[in-house]
Amino acid sequence: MAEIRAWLDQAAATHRQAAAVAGAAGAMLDGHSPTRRGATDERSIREIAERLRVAAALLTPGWLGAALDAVPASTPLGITTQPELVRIGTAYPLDDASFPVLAPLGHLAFDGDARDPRVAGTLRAVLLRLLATAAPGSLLVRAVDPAGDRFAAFEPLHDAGIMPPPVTDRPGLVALLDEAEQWVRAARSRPDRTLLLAIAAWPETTEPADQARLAALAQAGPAARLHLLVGGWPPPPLLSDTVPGPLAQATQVTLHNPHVLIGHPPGGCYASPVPPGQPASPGLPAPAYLDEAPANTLINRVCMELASLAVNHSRLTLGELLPADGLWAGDATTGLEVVVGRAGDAPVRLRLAEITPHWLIIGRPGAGKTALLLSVLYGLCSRYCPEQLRLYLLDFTGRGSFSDFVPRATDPSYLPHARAVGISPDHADGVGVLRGLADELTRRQATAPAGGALPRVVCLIDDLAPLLADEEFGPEAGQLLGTLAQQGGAHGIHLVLASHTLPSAAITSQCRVRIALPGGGAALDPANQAAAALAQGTAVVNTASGLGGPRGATRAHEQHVRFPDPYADGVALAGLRHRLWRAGGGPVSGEQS
Ligand SMILES: Nc1ncnc2c1ncn2[C@@H]1O[C@H](COP(=O)(O)OP(=O)(O)OP(=O)(O)O)[C@@H](O)[C@H]1O
Repeated sequence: MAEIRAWLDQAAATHRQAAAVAGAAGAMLDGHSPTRRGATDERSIREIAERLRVAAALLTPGWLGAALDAVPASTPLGITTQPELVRIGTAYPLDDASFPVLAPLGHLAFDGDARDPRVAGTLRAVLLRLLATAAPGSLLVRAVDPAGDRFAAFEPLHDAGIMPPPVTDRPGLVALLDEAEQWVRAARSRPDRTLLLAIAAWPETTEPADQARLAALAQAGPAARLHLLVGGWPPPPLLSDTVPGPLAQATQVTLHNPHVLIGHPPGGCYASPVPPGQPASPGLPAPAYLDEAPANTLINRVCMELASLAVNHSRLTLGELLPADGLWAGDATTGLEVVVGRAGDAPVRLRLAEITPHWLIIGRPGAGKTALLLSVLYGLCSRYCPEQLRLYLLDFTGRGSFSDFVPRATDPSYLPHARAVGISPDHADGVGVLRGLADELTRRQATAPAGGALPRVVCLIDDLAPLLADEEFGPEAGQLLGTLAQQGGAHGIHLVLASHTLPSAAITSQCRVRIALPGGGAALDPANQAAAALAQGTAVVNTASGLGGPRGATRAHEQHVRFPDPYADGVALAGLRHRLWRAGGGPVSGEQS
């Protein structure tokens, strides 16, 4: 009994260290009557197990410790940014006495991998607990799963920027180790976010060097808010010549049949000191059973809610990107500049100027190309007056992307900067506008010095692919756009091209600014995977023609940005349009907008 008393004291001490709320548990255990100390009867064990249950409920509230087969639907999501403990199973000091087993974060290592359903189940349970507890935007998950389907129920998180699809092979594992090392190096720059790396099993060709990197990450991890859940640690001898030691700062779970042994938690010990020469206790002196996998329907429901919370949390409004110094305060002499979104909280500005004369935006249908074009368009028109900026808006989507910019019976406003607004996807008209721009280029080349004080011309095209695919007009459009791309920048003529496929090199080679939306990885160099698994409303903005960079290096030319959905606030958008219209001379006097 003295041993059980000792490990209870140790458990309480570990909890006290690990959790800010441990005072409650400590007080309860301290309140255990001294006259009962040393009691060996089962009643006392039951009583202590009951006290541990109460302590666990305090230390792991809500999703962190609830029985997952019976969590009330009202249990709130996203309550904290940094949980210290998570429930992993249940210990049975007696057949009919039990208490929850909590593991500190830390890391968690299982000596078997996720081929053992108990490991797969607990990994899913712990992932769900931590995801459901984390405040929106505070937890990112990366997973390795050679089988490919063990985290399938978490799929709603893929597009929400929380958890991309798990990697299944060694190159994927290596990329995640790179990312985790980068995370540790940059830890100080984001003290409020945590990265969780879950390894269900080692991919087949994993090398000992990869495992050595993981061991180093385990050492550095918790201080940098990196936590590891590792199935298959220590790795099987076949994978490694020298068997790696225990994973630093991890609670080690050893699989027996049918129970498991919970190793001593990092920095703590469940047993009283043993006299020299006697074997040290291997861990919690009670058989434990790991938590079973939560139902897929539960995981799915929670993940869908988390995805929508994340999208709402990171939602930007167009107003947040517009210039604060009033309408038309910009000077376009050396180029145009516009805020396209935010990276973290920092505004991301892009230029249409000599070094970055044209932009290319690629994204799958529905990725947000029109939304991004509209916020660029409103940004430009708010910053520069019509004397400095002329716009040509061409729309081949068939959905009237720019139809708000021409006067209608219900709304007579128009955009004072616009020289042409294509409202039907007429390819002949589109080519006509491009011919006009090519003529303008020729005139500028003949009469104006490069860069001069002529108004900047910006041609926005949404979506370029149908025009280029047109048998009759595509070739000429391609040739005109190629000329404008090659020569226009030096004469103040700029292209902002959105497409769902990559246009020809003649057009794209001059587009140094590449913006990849979801499904738009083609905007980047084939070796640059930065755009994999982008969430709606986010983009990778690259100002070096899509090139990546050395692995792990900070890429100053590439940023992950959030951009607004202008459709989300039609009233504000109409207000801004009318402001621009009024500033540009309309409505005619006496008319109200
Ligand atoms: N920043 C954003 N955040 C959240 N939702 C967005 C964002 N931008 C666009 N959306 C939504 O995504 C949907 C598609 O947007 P949009 O029409 O701009 O895509 P698209 O790429 O132009 O599509 P298509 O190729 O079909 O023309 C819209 O319902 C829009 O409201």
